[in-house]
Amino acid sequence: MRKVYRYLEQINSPEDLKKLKENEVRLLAHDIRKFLVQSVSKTGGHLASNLGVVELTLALHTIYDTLKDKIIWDVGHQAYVHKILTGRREQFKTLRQYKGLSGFPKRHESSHDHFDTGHSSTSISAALGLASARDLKKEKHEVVAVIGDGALTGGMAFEALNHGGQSKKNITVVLNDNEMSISQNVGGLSNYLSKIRTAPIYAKVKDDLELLLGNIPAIGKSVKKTAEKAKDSIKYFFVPGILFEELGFTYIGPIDGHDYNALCTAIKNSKNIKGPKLIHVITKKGKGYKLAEKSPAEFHGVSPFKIETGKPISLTKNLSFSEVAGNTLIEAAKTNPRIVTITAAMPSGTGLADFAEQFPERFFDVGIAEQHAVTFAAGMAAEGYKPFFAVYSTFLQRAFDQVIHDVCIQNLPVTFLIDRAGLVGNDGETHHGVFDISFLSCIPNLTILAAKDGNELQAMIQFAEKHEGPVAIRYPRGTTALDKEKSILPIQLGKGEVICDWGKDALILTVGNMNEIGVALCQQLNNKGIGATVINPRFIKPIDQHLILQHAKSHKRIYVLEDNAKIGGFGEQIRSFLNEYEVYKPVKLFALPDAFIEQGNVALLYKDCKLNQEEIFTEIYQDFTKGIIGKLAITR
Ligand SMILES: Cc1ncc(C[n+]2csc(CCOP(=O)(O)OP(=O)(O)O)c2C)c(N)n1
Ligand SMILES: CC(=O)[C@@H](O)[C@H](O)COP(=O)(O)O
Ligand SMILES: [Mg+2]
Repeated sequence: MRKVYRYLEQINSPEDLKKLKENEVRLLAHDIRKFLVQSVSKTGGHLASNLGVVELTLALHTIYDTLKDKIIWDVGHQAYVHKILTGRREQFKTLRQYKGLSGFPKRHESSHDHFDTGHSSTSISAALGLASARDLKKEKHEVVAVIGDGALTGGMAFEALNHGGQSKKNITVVLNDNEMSISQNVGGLSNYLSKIRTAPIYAKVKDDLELLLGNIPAIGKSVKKTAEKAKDSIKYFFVPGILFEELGFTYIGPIDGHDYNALCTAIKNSKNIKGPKLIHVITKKGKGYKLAEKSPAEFHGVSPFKIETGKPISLTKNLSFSEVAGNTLIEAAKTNPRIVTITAAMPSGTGLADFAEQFPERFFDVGIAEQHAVTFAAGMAAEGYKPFFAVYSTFLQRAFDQVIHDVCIQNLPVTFLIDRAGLVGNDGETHHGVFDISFLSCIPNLTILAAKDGNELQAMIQFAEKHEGPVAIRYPRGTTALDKEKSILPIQLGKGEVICDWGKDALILTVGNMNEIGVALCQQLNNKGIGATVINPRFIKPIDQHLILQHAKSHKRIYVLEDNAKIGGFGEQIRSFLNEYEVYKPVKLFALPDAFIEQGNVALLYKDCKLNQEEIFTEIYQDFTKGIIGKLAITR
């Protein structure tokens, strides 16, 4: 049988790579790209970033022994090639699926993975930690952080560079510069890198200078000092990477990231340099797949697609919650000049891309810098603006202190549009948005809402526009019905709504999009003779005390459904609230367990967590029938 991937099929471990000749490595790179496109087109995943790092990963694996040497992949979305080379190619059929191969490095998955990632800008800090431990243990191995130009815009990366340069630890930072974050990269550092890229001649000037100084043989001490000084001043004008040099890193580059030989040479040479060094590598995101090269942002993270057209296999007509948020803000901004929007490097994901086009001066992409984004928003709010910071729930975790210290203590009218709340699916434990209710509910002054659908999200954004203090609105990943004909009454502070009122047995409180399950349960229970009322509380904080108290008193049992961790979630707040008011009714919480939830299809994950309609129905039904069944058993 003809081999589909002639060279790739010879690679079962990085050792096999080392046996290949130079031209065979080039053919292997071609095979890998073909495999990536074929495989990710079926499973979905992060495509463009991986296509860009094929030669770089091959070179890293040629020079380092990753069972011993430790490579940390920043974000980790670009580690597919590393996984392919380290014996995981066969598992790509299961990429990002339930119980399948993770889309990020995982220590439990392979001894070639040395640090778990998923959130951006952690790699240099982790590398420094690993290197410091190595030195204390007197071990000998290399520690390497591979970080993208986007990830380098994150505060943690700067903090680590600051520490790393001074620590003089032997670490290598490989800066993979493709001029892209998910979208076009932004910021001063990005401009600086672009200057280096466009002036490669500088590299030669630096080499020549050093050669010249090295070659002056019997140079007197003072002459040498003066020459060194001159070199230093000239360096400011000519030497690329002076910023990194001044921070204490030896700068190597820029290197063509698709030239395997040049990469191997640079990495090999860097091993002979003591202390922290940074290898600046220039790559093309999406390399080798024309459509991805042309639109790298579209192919950053993809669902299954047709290779010929690049179009997703399943198309939906519905808008995503993110799009509803973005469109609502566009409408609001037309009449309210105080509205500004902010993203931390996620203009498309958060639905702000169109806003950015229509109001470029009132849109701010601050880079992967969630902490900065929050305080930046606070600054604008202090000057009378109405900032909306759209951010994934999981990434807002980064900015907990800024939400408290810079926004809420000053009661500033910043709105957090918390996208991707609840389980997100294939990205797994690093990306599920299941802690926001817990970590935000304890913050004074913050009003928190959860939207059940697109119409409600619209109304909530309109509420936030008028509200005087800080607001957080959470909504899930995915699409939503948006009924243009339906207009809901303006949302009132702290007021929930009764969705269906079919009896006084079960009171079901549903957070956000759990409402859909609540309504279905109401019907299902009714069919079995159990009368239920469903309340959409709308506000996680302040809770609608009157509505909830009144219904809790009149119902036999209370149930809370939420796609947040049980600990610190809405259900626990309801329990303690009812307790305070001496309503001693059974309150059962259907929420996420005290565990990190793995990756997989969202429906499957909710089922696993017993947070799907079937499981919840069975439990509620049993609550109401176990007494009866018990009695029947006794009578018999
Ligand atoms: C804290 C945090 N914010 C946002 C993201 C979402 N995110 C994932 S990859 C990425 C862009 C990374 O760009 P870069 O590091 O240059 O890698 P490239 O994809 O270009 O290879 C972003 C914004 C994240 N993973 N972590
Ligand atoms: C790696 C990363 O953090 C992002 O690329 C993330 O996977 C995007 O998720 P969405 O697909 O939900 O936008
Ligand atoms: Mg990049």
